[in-house]
Amino acid sequence: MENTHHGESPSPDTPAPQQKNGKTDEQTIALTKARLAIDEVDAQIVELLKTRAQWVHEVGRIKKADNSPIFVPERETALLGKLNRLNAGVLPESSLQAIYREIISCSFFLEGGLTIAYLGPKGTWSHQAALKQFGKSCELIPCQSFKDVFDMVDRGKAQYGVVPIENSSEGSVTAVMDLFVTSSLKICAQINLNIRNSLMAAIPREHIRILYSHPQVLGQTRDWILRRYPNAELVETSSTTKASILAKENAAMGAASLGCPLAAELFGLNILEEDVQDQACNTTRFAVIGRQDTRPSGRDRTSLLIRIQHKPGTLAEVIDCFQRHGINLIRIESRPSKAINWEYVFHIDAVGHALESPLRETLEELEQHCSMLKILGSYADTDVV
Ligand SMILES: O=C(O)C(=O)C[C@]1(C(=O)O)C=C[C@@H](O)C=C1
Repeated sequence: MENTHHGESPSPDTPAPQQKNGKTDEQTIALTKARLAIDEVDAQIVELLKTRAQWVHEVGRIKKADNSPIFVPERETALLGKLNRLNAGVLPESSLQAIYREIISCSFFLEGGLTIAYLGPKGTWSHQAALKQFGKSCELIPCQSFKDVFDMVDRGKAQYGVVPIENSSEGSVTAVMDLFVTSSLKICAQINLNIRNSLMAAIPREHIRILYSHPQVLGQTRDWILRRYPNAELVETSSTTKASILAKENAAMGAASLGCPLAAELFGLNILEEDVQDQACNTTRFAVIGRQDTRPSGRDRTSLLIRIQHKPGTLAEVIDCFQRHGINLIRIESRPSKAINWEYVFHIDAVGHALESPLRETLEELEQHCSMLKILGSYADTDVV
């Protein structure tokens, strides 16, 4: 150190001697000390992570013996809940969760690895949701359609798939809901993702004539489009990433895209405006689909698919069944059965786990009123940030 100042603080009227980097000797010493302490803590963290990895290996070995799944959502819900309580709000909850998501992602790798299918290409909101749930140590496979995501899991090419079910402003993703009618796959977990769409283009905003996006995002930004680009041609694409590819290719025609800002980086576009969605807390609920049943977490939701007879009062009997058992219905939607014209199936989400009272008894009773009752899955209804 060049400066000869030792120990005592300078009096208020004597300016503290400054070093070249703009810090006093005391500040430099304090900074060095703090960084040494951080180094020490980091060394301990790595040692603890190594010990954790040994235990994860052990868990993996036990699971392999009875062929039980690597991904155990209910255990993760319990673990993350416990960590939040230990943290007591000191670290931002979302930061702690993101750190642990990557630690758990590393566990998947240590236990043999996971393959996850999602609607691609890279850079879609489904890609973001898959990363949020499964982290960077899993193999993520982009698919061309929601049907392909279901097929990949069905054929065992991926252990899990990530598909959007509903958006807080646009409602259900009907193409996905309809796939559940014929599929035997289960909903094992849900992912809530805050959807913050951006306007992206390779041209200045005043040259924009065409807006590309997925129909869901065009719906989420409807009012914004009417205000800002009332005369633009709106073109629907199979994904938001495809929209950004087309915005780049057709820049000379005045093309821009709406969607996940990650696409701008991937395809050389500029982000012209952020947060263009009409609803500030625009959120999409994604489902993790797979073959396993998830055990109760204490805060569960159950998704059901029912078909009822065309008789007066049948739907009222179904609703009454939930009411008598004191079960809160979160969502009820009808969709064409696609088997017979004007016949419908109902998608119902209820609070509780199918294996636990009072939902267990409700479902037993409900069977008498339905010509078909399919439990799509019981899973933690946590709003993981
Ligand atoms: O407890 C398990 O079953 C594990 O495999 C460990 C672990 C973890 O890293 O904590 C990893 C994956 C599971 O989804 C849940 C927890």
